[in-house]
Amino acid sequence: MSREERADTLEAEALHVRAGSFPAVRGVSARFQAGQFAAVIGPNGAGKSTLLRALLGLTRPESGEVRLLGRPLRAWPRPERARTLAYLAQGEALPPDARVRDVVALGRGAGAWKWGLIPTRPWTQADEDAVTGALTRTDTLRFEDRRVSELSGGERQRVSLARALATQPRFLLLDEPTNHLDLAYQLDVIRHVRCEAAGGLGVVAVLHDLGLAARADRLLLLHQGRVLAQGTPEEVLTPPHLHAAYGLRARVTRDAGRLLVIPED
Ligand SMILES: Nc1ncnc2c1ncn2[C@@H]1O[C@H](COP(=O)(O)OP(=O)(O)OP(=O)(O)O)[C@@H](O)[C@H]1O
Repeated sequence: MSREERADTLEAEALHVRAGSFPAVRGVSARFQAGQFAAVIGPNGAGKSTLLRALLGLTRPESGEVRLLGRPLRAWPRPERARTLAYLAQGEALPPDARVRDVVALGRGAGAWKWGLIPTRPWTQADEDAVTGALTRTDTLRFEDRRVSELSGGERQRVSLARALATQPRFLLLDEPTNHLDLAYQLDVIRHVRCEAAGGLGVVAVLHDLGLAARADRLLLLHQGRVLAQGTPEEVLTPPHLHAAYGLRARVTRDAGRLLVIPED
């Protein structure tokens, strides 16, 4: 891989990460590419969230390294890192009384000074445009004046996505972004992140639903903290892999070009 290509990657190399005292990630090497939608899958406790937190720099690895755009993550100044890597945490709680546009503006640091999170800085037209762009792309502009408490769970998730996109990151990491959403909203989230990846963003999402994960460009299958398989959905979602990871007998088939995983009782 050339230096130029490597500059568009988020990489884990021989990563070992503890969650508390538990060795949750054990020697994971993976490369995520800008412009691709990657899903991290695996059974409960496989180490997915721990890996995501290490990729974000929220957890320090015991050994191994995370490299963002070819540079070790620990060498990045924190503000620059926060602008390059955006995170949508599992079950993100939004301030209920805040208006949608103000929540999305948090992605640009607006209001964060109130809580002493970052020093204040002048608000610019570029900030305003980034907020409007993120609202537009997530279909939330039409209710930008509504309060968070007036939104459905699916609408709130889109606002969280807009907040993350307003940062204009190179990579967006999402932890179970479709949790607690109905089927239509699950597909809606996936459609939006696919579209962002097609526009050049690197997307890494922890997903439990294998049907949704099959819509990703690349999959990373974890099992007991290790990589069991990685590659295209066709390469990863095979009956032997599913049996090894989930202890599940399943048929994998195609319908209208889509990969379907059908568990057998
Ligand atoms: N603070 C902690 N102390 C001890 N063990 C922990 C801690 N946090 C996580 N673990 C363990 O580390 C392992 C990996 O956890 P992690 O949350 O990364 O898995 P996951 O694949 O995201 O799981 P899930 O799909 O259930 O969310 C699990 O066995 C979990 O019990």
